[in-house]
Amino acid sequence: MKQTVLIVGLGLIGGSIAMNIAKKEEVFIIGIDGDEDTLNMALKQGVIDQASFNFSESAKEADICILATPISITINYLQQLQSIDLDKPLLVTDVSSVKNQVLEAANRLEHPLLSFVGGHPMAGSHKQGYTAAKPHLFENAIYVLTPSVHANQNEAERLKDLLSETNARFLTFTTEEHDEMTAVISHFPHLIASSLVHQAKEWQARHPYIKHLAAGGFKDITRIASSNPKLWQDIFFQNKRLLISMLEEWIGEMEQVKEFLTNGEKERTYQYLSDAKQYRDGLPSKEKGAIPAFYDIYVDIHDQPGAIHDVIGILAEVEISIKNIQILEIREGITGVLRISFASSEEQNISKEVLADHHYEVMIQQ
Ligand SMILES: NC(=O)c1ccc[n+]([C@@H]2O[C@H](COP(=O)([O-])OP(=O)(O)OC[C@H]3O[C@@H](n4cnc5c(N)ncnc54)[C@H](O)[C@@H]3O)[C@@H](O)[C@H]2O)c1
Ligand SMILES: O=C(O)C(=O)C[C@]1(C(=O)O)C=C[C@@H](O)C=C1
Repeated sequence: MKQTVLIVGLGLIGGSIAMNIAKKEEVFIIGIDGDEDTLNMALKQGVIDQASFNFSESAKEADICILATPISITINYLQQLQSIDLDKPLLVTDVSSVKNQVLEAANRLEHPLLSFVGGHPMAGSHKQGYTAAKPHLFENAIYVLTPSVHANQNEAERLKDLLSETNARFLTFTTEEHDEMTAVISHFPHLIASSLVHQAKEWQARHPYIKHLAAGGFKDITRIASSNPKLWQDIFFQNKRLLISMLEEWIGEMEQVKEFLTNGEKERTYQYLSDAKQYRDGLPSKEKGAIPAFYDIYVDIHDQPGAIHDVIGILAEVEISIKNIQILEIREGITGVLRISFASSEEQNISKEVLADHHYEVMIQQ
């Protein structure tokens, strides 16, 4: 039976989800977005079947509703649902990065026809909007579900089925578990990334060349500081309590590191770095959203004209599509490294083989 799915917010996440749901034949997608250009693009590309400007009316038509707006706006839509005069069951989900206030709002819903299962795909980007959306965004990523009091296993299964084309892997957690874990591996790191950028900016006045020296390390660790500040302001305040307590913990830890250096404690400094390396090296690398975000290969190249062109040409010959390419380090006369990202492990493996056949040294980092 054909299901009607309402997607509110067709930006990076909502747009990417819509592109996957649109692959299913038995689904009719209604899209709502505050930005008219976004709606027009999604409609023109056939990602949605109908554009709507009326949430209440569309919610009444829908069987499933996905709220993919900034968190405070998602809460607002949830509150509106209470007063809609539904005449058939509506399963609602969201994609918010922080769950506590969303679930509080969802648990307060008392409409007998409404059920809510929270959702959070653990993959994304520093980019925003529909133009950044892509269907493979969630491939192999963890997709967290946080059921409300108004949901049963059956509803979670319906949601997984609807999102099956994303190729994400679903895990269920309580709101508290979710918010604590994401504070540690997403929200707090974001805060630190922004602080590192501020520090570089402060030093810029003294060293005008600092910008040009920023190489792989600084760029890797601060990429997320380029994200949409409005979205992250929302995330920080939604998870404020945990962020404050983590900041206190971190300041304490930095005080300790400062003492190691002040007191010349080389062994403890080594141990600190070595423990971090061991844990970091043990992170699962095949999960997207974890690290790396794509399927990467590292190719040694020499600083000679046409080197990058040659590598790209070899991959083009076997019709491999490159998702991202980055020069990690290349200095005059010295070997540099090209990081090339693919959307699937199959493309990653083929690329490694085909470049090795052309005598390139290729590595897949575990
Ligand atoms: N960016 C990430 O990496 C990421 C990852 C996972 C989850 N999330 C969550 O996804 C949600 C959306 O984030 P995003 O990155 O897709 O942002 P985005 O800015 O790319 O998209 C948000 C969309 O919502 C639309 N919108 C804003 N206000 C609206 C309103 N009142 N009514 C209808 N549409 C409205 C915008 O026009 C935009 O198209 C957030 O709750 C965020 O926490 C983000
Ligand atoms: O890859 C990125 O740019 C992201 O910031 C994605 C990221 C994260 O890993 O922290 C950001 C927010 C989300 O809620 C989930 C994923």
